[in-house]
Amino acid sequence: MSEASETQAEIAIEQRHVDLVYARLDELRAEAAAMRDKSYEYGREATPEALNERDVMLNHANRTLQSLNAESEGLVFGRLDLASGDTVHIGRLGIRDQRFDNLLVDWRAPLAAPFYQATPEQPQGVVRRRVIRSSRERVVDVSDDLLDPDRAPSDMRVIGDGALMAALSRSRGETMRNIVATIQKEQDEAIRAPEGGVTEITGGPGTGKTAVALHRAAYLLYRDQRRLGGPGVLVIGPSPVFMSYISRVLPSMGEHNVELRALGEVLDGISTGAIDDPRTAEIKGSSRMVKVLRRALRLPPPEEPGELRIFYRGTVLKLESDELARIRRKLNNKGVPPNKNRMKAADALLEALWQQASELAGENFHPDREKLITEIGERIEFHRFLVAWWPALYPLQVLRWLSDPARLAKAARRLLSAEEVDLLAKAWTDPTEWTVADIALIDELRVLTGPPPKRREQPEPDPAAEQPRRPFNYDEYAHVVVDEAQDLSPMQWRMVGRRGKHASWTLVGDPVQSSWPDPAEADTARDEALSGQHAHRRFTLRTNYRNSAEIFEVAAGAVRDLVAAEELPTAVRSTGFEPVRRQVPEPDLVTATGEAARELLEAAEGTVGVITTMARRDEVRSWLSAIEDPRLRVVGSLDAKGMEYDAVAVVDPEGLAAESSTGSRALYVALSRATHLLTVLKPS
Ligand SMILES: Nc1ncnc2c1ncn2[C@@H]1O[C@H](COP(=O)(O)OP(=O)(O)OP(=O)(O)O)[C@@H](O)[C@H]1O
Repeated sequence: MSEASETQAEIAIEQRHVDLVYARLDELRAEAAAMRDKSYEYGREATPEALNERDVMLNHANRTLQSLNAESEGLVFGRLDLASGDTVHIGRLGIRDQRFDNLLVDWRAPLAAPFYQATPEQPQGVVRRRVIRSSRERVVDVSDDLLDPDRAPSDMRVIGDGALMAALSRSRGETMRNIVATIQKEQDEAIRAPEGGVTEITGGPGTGKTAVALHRAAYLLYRDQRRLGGPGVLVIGPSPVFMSYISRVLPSMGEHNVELRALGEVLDGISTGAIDDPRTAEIKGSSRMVKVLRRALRLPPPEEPGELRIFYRGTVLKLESDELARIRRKLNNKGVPPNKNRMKAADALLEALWQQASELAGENFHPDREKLITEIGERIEFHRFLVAWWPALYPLQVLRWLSDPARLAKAARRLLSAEEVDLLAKAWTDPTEWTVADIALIDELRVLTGPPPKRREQPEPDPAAEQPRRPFNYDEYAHVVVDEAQDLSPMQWRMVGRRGKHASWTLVGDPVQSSWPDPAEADTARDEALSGQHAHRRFTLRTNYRNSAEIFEVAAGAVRDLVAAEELPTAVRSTGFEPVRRQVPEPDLVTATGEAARELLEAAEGTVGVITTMARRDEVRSWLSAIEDPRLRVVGSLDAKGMEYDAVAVVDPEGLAAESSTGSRALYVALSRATHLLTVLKPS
């Protein structure tokens, strides 16, 4: 038999099994839909027990339908032929036939572990491992590894030469795909690590950290749906563009109970992708800001009334600014969040008025403490004063007040330099534009101010409207995954730490790609955020699956002087396409960028990224506005974090490094985004 017809014969064998799986899937869908319909009938009997039973049934039916309806592409993707003579098919779900025998084993089940763990040195009872590639419900290819030739039956056919290389050579689409069919052993160990405590996964660009983190989330949910499913899993990533890029991976595996949020979207009710210039971001992210904000809350409000005058039973009672300042200091010293201290503020003012009244008592004036406090405390003028003197504080407004350099300088005394104060005050003058770095400060203020009183004009929730899945600013997640963890500022660690006070954690990152200038400061903040965690396990991924060896050689050149060789991964795939480097006179950069983008769009099947400095991003976008190809993306260096494109043009590499506070590390990130083709345009 020729090689081609051997492959066809094996494809036909797999197709028969895949057909069985899909037929059974249809039956299971029909059963789940019938269960859902039946649960509605239960609900009609409106007794509490019936309603409870209905909810349980409905929930179960909906969950089953949701997982059965996950994208059907690649439902069956693997097969193990065991030394015992048994075969096991592996897929994105577990499916049993009517006799309860396994038709398909979920990739996360212990029975599937050898699919990822077995090697020729330790075959774990596996003779042949097969990856099955399908297009919709049709098997199009199989690819085998023979792990234990000595125990293979003489008629066993071994097809193809490696599913991983085939998967890596394929062009990339708009969004990241799941990698269940080709997870590698070192990745699988991190995915299946125990849940508790902190699991830290490090590795260079393209080593699959993001893919591993997402597959780990799916694995943990599968293993402990009850513990993790309710409070949920939170995945934090660098930018909205990145979150959208990874958004399909978990749903494609049938997992919907995971919340993806970029760092600018962690807080409910406010979301931003805007980024500060590096210097400002550095100040906003520094842990010095905790003290600055604490002090800012102790300052009187900008429109503070200078004195309190009350006419009481023919006598004028007056608290002057010194006395008011003393009362404020005393209240502040209690360390209670100001919004929780409003009653105490009223009491302290009334007490001071009483003190004065008692000193003024004489023949015609006999004040009584209880009466004075009740009477004045009920007066509208007293309330007006209180609202102006000790107003309810809202984080956005507190931050906006700090756009006054004099006010900010007071809060920042001996903490920030005059230049830093100027930069921050300027950054906060625009009343509409909040940045990603501000979100962590707003969250800090949310905690420091305490909850403001509910505004009366707040509309009642509409009972007919779909209720949000979680309460406002929910922070009781059971597991938190932080991607690109090396980039979190100390203030961001504090914000993220609040989201997982009782959670277990998966942190993925690469210190070499860090864009935070003071890693020691960020590490301290991280350790504090995770201080309740005991177990700490580390995994290092060493193989770069994204870049061709030719591209990674150029990328690694950017940081070779800065880091030890063992901190850089090994790229396994060679394509023969050398990166192109062009020196371009600055005036010709517009034309050269257009040319490079067109060439790459022509040569690459998938996406093309043009990566430049944050400062030039809009300018370069305008240069390329005439190109209408939807595969083209123009991004600044920070937006490129975590992203991947088939082909990349890096425009102005030196400018890109110079702009970032971490210099050539930022360039290393940009140069390591391409899978197939790279062009570098250097203005001269
Ligand atoms: N085992 C695998 N099989 C197939 N593709 C893989 C595998 N591991 C990683 N990849 C692919 O390699 C690319 C890089 O993976 P990923 O983005 O997760 O890397 P990363 O370590 O997070 O990179 P970076 O640090 O640069 O953001 C992705 O396209 C991913 O699908």
